[in-house]
Amino acid sequence: MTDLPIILASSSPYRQQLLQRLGLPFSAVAPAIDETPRPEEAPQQLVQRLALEKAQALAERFPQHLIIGSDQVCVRQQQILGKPHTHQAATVQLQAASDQELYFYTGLTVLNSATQQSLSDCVSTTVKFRPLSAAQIERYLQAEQPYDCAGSFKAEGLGISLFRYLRSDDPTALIGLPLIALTTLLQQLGQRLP
Ligand SMILES: C[n+]1cn([C@@H]2O[C@H](COP(=O)(O)OP(=O)(O)OP(=O)(O)O)[C@@H](O)[C@H]2O)c2nc(N)[nH]c(=O)c21
Repeated sequence: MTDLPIILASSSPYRQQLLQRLGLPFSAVAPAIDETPRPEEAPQQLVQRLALEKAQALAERFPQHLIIGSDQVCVRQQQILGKPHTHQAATVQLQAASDQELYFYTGLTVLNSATQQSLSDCVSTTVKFRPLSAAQIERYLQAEQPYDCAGSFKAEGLGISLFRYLRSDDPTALIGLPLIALTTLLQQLGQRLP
């Protein structure tokens, strides 16, 4: 058993809310890394690399900790989409998603900064969107303002009304932090859960 203090290497309020569900004390610290994809990098590789880099970015500052990093991208027709940031970009993302299947990849790393041992995983989620009219997209964005969410929706909120179906091994992966995979990695690294 390690029982090292836990750091969530993330600025995402949604990842913080999800991690709270495991009932483990932790501190959230924003990592500063370059998130630019490499040429020819597959989305599954990209999100696992960035999850590891987010954790490694804090390893020197927190040398005796378990550090959790995560990253998510959305893929539509082989194109990687990130967070929209603006109303206009979110409108474009949802217009492009209308009546389409999109794939979300959520990478996860847990790094023991005392031993440098790290474990990673990637959880995929398929979302099929309903046909969305311009008026429906506008009403949805005004209501939920998901501008800091990859894909431009909040699946745990009104965003679910945009979907025809959702397929995943873990519903928390789409929201930003795959808690089933995280529980497995923490246990493999000897972390006791409540
Ligand atoms: C599909 N979706 C994506 N996100 C958020 O979209 C962001 C993906 O972007 P990111 O993986 O680059 O992380 P971010 O830069 O926000 O934080 P970091 O950990 O400091 O790097 C994450 O914050 C996810 O939580 C979502 N957040 C919510 N609440 N609900 C959703 O359905 C949802």
